[in-house]
This record gives sequence, structure tokens and C-alpha cells, in this order.
Amino acid sequence: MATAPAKLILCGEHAVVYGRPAIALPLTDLRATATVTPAPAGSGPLIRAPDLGGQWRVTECPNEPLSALVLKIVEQFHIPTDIEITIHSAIPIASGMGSGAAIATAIVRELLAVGGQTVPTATIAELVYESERGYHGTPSGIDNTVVAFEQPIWFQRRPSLPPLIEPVTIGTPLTLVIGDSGVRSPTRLPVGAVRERWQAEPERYEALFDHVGEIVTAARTVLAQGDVAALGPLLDANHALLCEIGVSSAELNRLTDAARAAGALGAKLAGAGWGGVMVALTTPDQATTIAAALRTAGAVQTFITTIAATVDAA
Ligand SMILES: C[C@@](O)(CCO)CC(=O)[O-]
Repeated sequence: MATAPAKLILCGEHAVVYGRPAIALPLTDLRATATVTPAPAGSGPLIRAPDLGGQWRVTECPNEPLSALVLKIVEQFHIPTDIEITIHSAIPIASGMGSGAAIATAIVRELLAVGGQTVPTATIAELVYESERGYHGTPSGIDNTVVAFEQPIWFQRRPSLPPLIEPVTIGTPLTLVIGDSGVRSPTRLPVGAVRERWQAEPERYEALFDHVGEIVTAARTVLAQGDVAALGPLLDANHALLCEIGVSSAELNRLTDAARAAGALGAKLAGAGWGGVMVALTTPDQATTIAAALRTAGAVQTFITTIAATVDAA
């Protein structure tokens, strides 16, 4: 069995599609799994996804993104094809937590393990990126990257170059409360809407994206300093900009307001928006109070998670 984590965009979503930096975190205790078992000779790969409500033979729907991913990997890495791939995920789907990237990464890891292959983490991230394109159209690549590397990352697209991917130093552990609005919102919808607005009003949106980029840069500094109190207002400011960009919702605003009223240091929507999750930054002792406030304000589920302090790998 192979696994891969959920992810959370701490700051910089949407602007990251337009070349500004973003910071993403792996949520290592919330994972997707993939298990390969042998199947009868000549049957070809079958994907069983009980949590997603189905199973399918990849050759019968070769353009479905996970099927395309499996077909590509078995061919490229000479993996046996008479297999069943069973996937499970504890990650809410279409919620901004990277469930698609985590499932795809778990599948890639499991297929490579079955084939006795070892490849660089960056290669796994690239393979998953192709599959994410099938779902999302124009993803920045941040989701597949943080899920594959499983460490806090700074991610920035660059013209004519591979994206800049750097470890982010976390000076002191972060306690986060994630609230799921329960509204399912496929990433490609808000991403597509932002593209239309950017095309209609490029100067306005470029300025908003610049402002997001400044917040992300400031967040990196205070994260390294372990200054959790200074991070909160940056998350609030990022949320205000995401509202202006047009990707928040009444449900998400209700949850971020409730988190702040319950004592959060800062709160923002996390991911593509219009639904999905929000995140609140808190001191450890306030976490359960904030989770309770989020549920009262309509969150269908909450997760309390700690992001460990890192040693700078750079
Ligand atoms: C909204 C977005 O910025 C983050 C989705 O997790 C889209 C992307 O980066 O591909």
C-alpha cells in the first residue's frame, strides 16, 4: 500500500496561477491510499474507488484522468497490467484539500513500488501534474508539488523555467483549525472565473495578485521567525483579497468570521474557494473552542492539525 497526504494552501492561492508565490503545507495525518493486487490474466488495470462510488476498467475510459495516469505509468515504467488498484481517501473531495492530487500521488507511488522502480520526487510531482491538468485545466502545479514533497513549500511559476520550489522554514509549530463548508466546488470553476475576470480587467487583477504576493513574502518571513501572532493578520488580509478576487462565499465568510470571533489569530479560505475549506490559525489552547464555533457556524467537519517546526533544508 502507498499513501499521500492532503494539502492546504496557507497563502497565495489564485495569484500563484499568475506567477506570484504561494506557501502550501502538507497535512500528513489526512491521507489517500492506493493498493495494487493481482487480477486475472488479460483483465487489464481496474480502478476500485469505493469512496468515490465506483470502479472502472482504465482501458474502457482512457481519457478519465486517473485512467490516463495509470495507462501512462504502466507503459512508461513497464508495470504489470493485470492489476486491481483500490483507492481510499479520508480527504474531502472538491474541498481545496488536494484530494485529487493525493489519490493520484498514492497511485503513482504504489505502481512504482509494484514495478520495483525508484524515481525522484520531482518526477512523481510531474506525473501527477499531468493528471491534475485533466481535472483542473490550468493548475499552477502547487498541489501536486506539496503532496509529492510532503513538506511546507514556497512555490512560484516562472516564465520559460520550471517552477521555483523551496522549503519553507517553520520556526515554531503552527496550530491550525480547518473548517469544511460542506459546499463542493471543483477547482476549475473558480479558477476559470478568475481567468475571465483577469482577462476583462487585467490591471485591477494584476494589482490584486501583486498584493497577495507581498502578503506571501511577509508570511514567509514571520513563519521563519516563529512569529505566529504576526501571521494571523496576514491570513486575514489574504482572505480580504480573495473576497475581492471573487472566490469567497457566504458560507466561507461566515466560518472565517466565526473563527475570529472565537479567538483565532487569523482566518482565510484555503484553496480555490466558492466552497471547500477555510483555515484558522490559533494558539493550541483555543483550537477546540474554534472548532466548536466553526461547527456552530455551519462547518460540516473540522480538523485540528499541527504543522511541525522545520529545520531549514536550504
Ligand atoms: C486556486 C489554486 O491556486 C490552488 C488550488 O489548490 C489553483 C492552482 O494553483 O492551480
